[in-house]
Amino acid sequence: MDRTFTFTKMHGLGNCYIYLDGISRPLDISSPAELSIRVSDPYKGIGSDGLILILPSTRADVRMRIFNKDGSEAKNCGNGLRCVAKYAYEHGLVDRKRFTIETLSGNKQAEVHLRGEKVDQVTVDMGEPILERGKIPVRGGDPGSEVVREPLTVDGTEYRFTAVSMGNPHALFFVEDVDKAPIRRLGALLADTYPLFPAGVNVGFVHPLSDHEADYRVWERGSGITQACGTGACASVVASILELRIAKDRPVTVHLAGGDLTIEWQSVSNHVLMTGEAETICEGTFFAHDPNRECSSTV
Ligand SMILES: N[C@H](CCC[C@H](N)C(=O)O)C(=O)O
Repeated sequence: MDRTFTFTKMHGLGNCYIYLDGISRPLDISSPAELSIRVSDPYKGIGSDGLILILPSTRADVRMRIFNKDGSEAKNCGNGLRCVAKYAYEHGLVDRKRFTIETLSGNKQAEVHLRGEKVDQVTVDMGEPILERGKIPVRGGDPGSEVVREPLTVDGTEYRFTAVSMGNPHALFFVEDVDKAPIRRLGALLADTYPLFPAGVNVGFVHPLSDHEADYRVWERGSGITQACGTGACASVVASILELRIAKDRPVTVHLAGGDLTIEWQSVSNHVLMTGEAETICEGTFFAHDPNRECSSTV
């Protein structure tokens, strides 16, 4: 039987997802992973970096579940959080500008900033970065140690990376020019099945431009190269501070392919704040044809 889903396509700096509202109406989805693969397909689906479900929560005001293009579920998504916050406020799912969003990596505090009646920018408290090797996770070594400028040799070339989790794992490589970084080579190799990263890893390339500005590009676990990655932008600032390239407690402008985010790692709370845009692209109805349906044939 064909199913239909009312969807909203949104993006944060070009990192776009298909959003299904499971608060305004119940969702009957047997496999969100399978649906993410289908809606993400640019030819047979809608085209996106994945699927995000907006759901009721008993722990926060709303709940976000995020699935990558390959159907894998992630524990956090910065661009997704900003868009969920925009959707929730504009659709009356919440009745105030500051509220909480439940994720698999805990509750995140969001604050929407309006332009007229619409949400223009959103600030999300992304919580504390996770720096312990065993929790990121990165295999080998002392599980309680940090992973800062660790050597990694690939096909005879030595690289160095710093690893940070924002609820999801990131490996950050510092380069002199993000447009010349080996994003396809290292991204394809490391992101999903490389033994060093037992849960996979989002592969980021950072070029610090000053003590308050950096370029960043990313190959995402489960989705490949995207226009932007909010958790990755947070991780890039944390890694820059761990590598003593910039200081804490000051807003850093991170330039991603799709636009800019403002990130700040605050000493007092040890939390990372992220501020940036969230945009609605379109709304529509997705016809999820049953892949097992009998093809009708007339003779
Ligand atoms: N691919 C990521 C999830 C999406 C994160 C990204 N789109 C963001 O905005 O943070 C992972 O598997 O951890």
